[in-house]
Amino acid sequence: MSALAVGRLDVTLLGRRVLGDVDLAVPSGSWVTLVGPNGAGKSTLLKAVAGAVEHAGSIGLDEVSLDGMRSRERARQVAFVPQEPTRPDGMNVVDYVLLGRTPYVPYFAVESASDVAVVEELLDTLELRELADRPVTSLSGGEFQRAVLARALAQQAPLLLLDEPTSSLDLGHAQQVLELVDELRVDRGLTVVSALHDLTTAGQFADRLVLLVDGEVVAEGPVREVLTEKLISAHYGAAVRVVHDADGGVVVVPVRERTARLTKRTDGA
Ligand SMILES: Nc1ncnc2c1ncn2[C@@H]1O[C@H](COP(=O)(O)OP(=O)(O)OP(=O)(O)O)[C@@H](O)[C@H]1O
Repeated sequence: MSALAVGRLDVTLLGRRVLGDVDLAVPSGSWVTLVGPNGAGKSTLLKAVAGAVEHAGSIGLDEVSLDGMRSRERARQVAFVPQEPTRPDGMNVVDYVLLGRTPYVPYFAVESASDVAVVEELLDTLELRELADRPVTSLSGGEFQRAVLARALAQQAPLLLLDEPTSSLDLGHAQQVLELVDELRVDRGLTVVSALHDLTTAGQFADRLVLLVDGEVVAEGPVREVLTEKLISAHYGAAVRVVHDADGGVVVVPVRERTARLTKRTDGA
């Protein structure tokens, strides 16, 4: 199990500060989800932890700086599912998932039988078996998203970063994928940091939520403390009702301001 500690993270892109002084503590084996409106900095934060964007501040895993690591070592520690992964031309699904084993393959060697076994298992788990020989460029959005997750899980890193991992998945596959991640978290002690737009889903799977707005953390804590009508309407400009169900879950329901709409229509008639 590995704990993530981000301290005073600052990112400036094209001369604009998009993350300012962000602190984030993710206990070992827990799941923290970043929420916030478009452009808040969720992806940038995940990319910084993955080592994909220049930043100031510290990023440590079990008190070891990730920034001090070589990329191969970092890839054994951190697996990242980006929001918009590229699809390599001419590569089939099995080879794409095998890329996740690259940090374990010695230089000038090929994948071992155990690397192949890890990939084979993931092809089954993520229902990719029948697509194994298909070029990744030919997959539907949801099929490719499952392949991207398989590639990340093949890395067997203790920290998993997921940027909108279910955006292209239907409801069933979305639940299945998030349940799988949660199972791995419980069984193997994975630490998970994700960014999700669907606030109800975010609340179902995370231990804690972090609300980012304009590159700063404006609220952080257990789901019930962050998913409030007040915070959501203030920072998303959205009209919602927050319902607490009997199991302790939080459901965020968008509502239309019906009275105003009806009045307008009547006026116009
Ligand atoms: N490569 C880049 N160059 C310049 N600005 C960028 C770059 N990448 C992101 N930004 C800007 O940084 C800010 C944060 O973007 P980011 O993608 O992290 O937000 P987000 O919270 O993930 O948004 P979304 O919910 O829309 O995916 C945005 O204003 C965005 O325009």
